[in-house]
Amino acid sequence: MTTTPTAPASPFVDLTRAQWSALRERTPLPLTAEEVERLRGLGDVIDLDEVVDVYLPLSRLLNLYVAAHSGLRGALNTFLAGAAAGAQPGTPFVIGVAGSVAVGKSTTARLLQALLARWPEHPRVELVTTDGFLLPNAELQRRGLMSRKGFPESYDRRALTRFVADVKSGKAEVTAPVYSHLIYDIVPGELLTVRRPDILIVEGLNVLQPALPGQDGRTRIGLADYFDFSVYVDARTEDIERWYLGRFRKLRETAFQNPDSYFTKYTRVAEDEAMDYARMIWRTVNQPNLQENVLPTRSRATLVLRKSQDHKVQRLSLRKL
Ligand SMILES: Nc1ncnc2c1ncn2[C@@H]1O[C@H](COP(=O)(O)OP(=O)(O)O)[C@@H](O)[C@H]1O
Ligand SMILES: CC(C)(COP(=O)(O)O)[C@@H](O)C(=O)NCCC(=O)O
Repeated sequence: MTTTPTAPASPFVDLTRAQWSALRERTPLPLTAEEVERLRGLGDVIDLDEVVDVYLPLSRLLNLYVAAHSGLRGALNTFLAGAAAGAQPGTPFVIGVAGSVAVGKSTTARLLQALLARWPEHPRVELVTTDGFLLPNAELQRRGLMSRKGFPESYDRRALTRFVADVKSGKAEVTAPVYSHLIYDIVPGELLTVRRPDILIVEGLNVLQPALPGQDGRTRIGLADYFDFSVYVDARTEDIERWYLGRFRKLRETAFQNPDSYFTKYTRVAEDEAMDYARMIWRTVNQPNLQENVLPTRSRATLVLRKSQDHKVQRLSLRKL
């Protein structure tokens, strides 16, 4: 007797783009093609079809999760009703967005922010990128970490975790430092203030990293422990490298032309030389960081969006509950 091989058990439900897009139901499209264009990152390919097929079902799923989360809060408050502390007010629903440099995380995060803010139940959606918690260049230089920018040790991880913990605790006002790609450094004196949003999106390379053990060897609370949902934006490493190089070439024609740009020197050398530099940065910094630190966190996400070579999401894996 022959037996049909069964797929190995997995904590995820795997869906094709077509299966996923059918789950949109009646979620309306609240963005115009022009608005989508404005949210699109340099080099990313995203259009209304992508928003309708991929992001509207995700917006619907997240709306259901946020509602379920307030239901749970009701359960907690029923339980706490007799306690001295009494019922607790709600705290923001926190979403992490992870993935490699140049995979298009920021477009995903900005689209989610715009779509989620159109739901009347949660209009206040704030977005914070973790680059604000990179150590300033002077400190990276002091620690010999200038060529490790984006690796976990290049961040002030304690301040980043504190920031999300404060937001999640319901603190009225929480501030974060700001990073500029133009000067390639933290902007001195600039702060971003988050005031009790309904939803906080935290986007960055390492947001799903588990916490390092403390000096006493004990496990600490990590950033991801505060997430109510997380998305990992995934693609083949060869595709991401091509997107990184393509974006560098475009930035050389645009942002790098600004004389204040850290990379302006690459507009004054031949394109081949500039691209050799970009390839070197990819091979020695961003690719090793992807392999060693970012990719190993993929299976910690609630949802994995798998892009094909044209940047379109073709497969999705959603964590079972
Ligand atoms: N050197 C740079 N100068 C200006 N903008 C940049 C530079 N590098 C990256 N960016 C922009 O910063 C944003 C974040 O990029 P990145 O961290 O690679 O994440 P992702 O591509 O996954 O969104 C993107 O919108 C990208 O276009
Ligand atoms: C600023 C970044 C580390 C990304 O930071 P994130 O917001 O993911 O924390 C990255 O975009 C970067 O600039 N990496 C350094 C190597 C490079 O120039 O590509």
